[in-house]
Amino acid sequence: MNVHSSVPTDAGSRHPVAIAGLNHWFGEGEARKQVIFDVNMRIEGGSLTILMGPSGSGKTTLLTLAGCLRDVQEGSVKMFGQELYGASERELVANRRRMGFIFQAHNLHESLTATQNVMMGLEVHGRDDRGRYLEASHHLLGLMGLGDRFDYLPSNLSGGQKQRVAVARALVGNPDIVFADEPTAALDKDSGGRVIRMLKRLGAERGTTTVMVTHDNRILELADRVVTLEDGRVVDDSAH
Ligand SMILES: Nc1ncnc2c1ncn2[C@@H]1O[C@H](COP(=O)(O)OP(=O)(O)OP(=O)(O)O)[C@@H](O)[C@H]1O
Repeated sequence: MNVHSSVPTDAGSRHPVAIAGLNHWFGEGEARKQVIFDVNMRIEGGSLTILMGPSGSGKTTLLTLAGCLRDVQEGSVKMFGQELYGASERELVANRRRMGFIFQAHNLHESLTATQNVMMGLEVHGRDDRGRYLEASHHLLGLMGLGDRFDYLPSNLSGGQKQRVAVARALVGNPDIVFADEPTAALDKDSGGRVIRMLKRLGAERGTTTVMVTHDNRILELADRVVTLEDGRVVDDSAH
């Protein structure tokens, strides 16, 4: 069953992400396997939501479906009130501009400096304002404790520093929503705390919404909501 037409329109601002009746499969034929089962979830604007669960429970799959990085096969995912299934490329691009992504594999360009990597986070906005981009990139790197590393190449940065550059890149475009997959895995306690405090601050000051996959127990107490998945199903959903 598909539920696209039966889900009431969401204004999009109160719930930047609204998921209903979501199912997902991987593989073809005999190997076809369902990995997400009837997930329903509305994410409050400005909140920090954590997706938890054992390895293979479907956290990353759910995050990438919610973040428009994977095609919806069955069910409804609305981003800012816009149904992703059947959305035009133009609509998807407009939505992506409102999102920031932080992944465990930080995917920095090795030939670009820290500052240039962060500026890449602004290029998608398509405006040509290098001066402002540079200023914004330096500001974010400073907030991430990298004020003395602007011109370093990734090969001269530690794993934790690279991860913080990736966080700065995700946030520099002032996204409305941030999707993060294990953003603190490579970070020590101080750096991890800095990243989470930054996301919380953006939530409070700008209404930025964060959806994060993590195994990091230190973050749980900072979350507004913790959703636990097991075998592709939501087994616990608790507000903090
Ligand atoms: N591209 C893919 N092709 C086939 N199966 C996949 C693919 N990606 C994920 N899976 C399977 O889907 C299920 C859910 O995977 P997913 O990566 O979403 O889990 P996870 O909870 O994020 O795990 P982890 O904590 O280990 O990252 C697993 O059984 C996994 O093997």
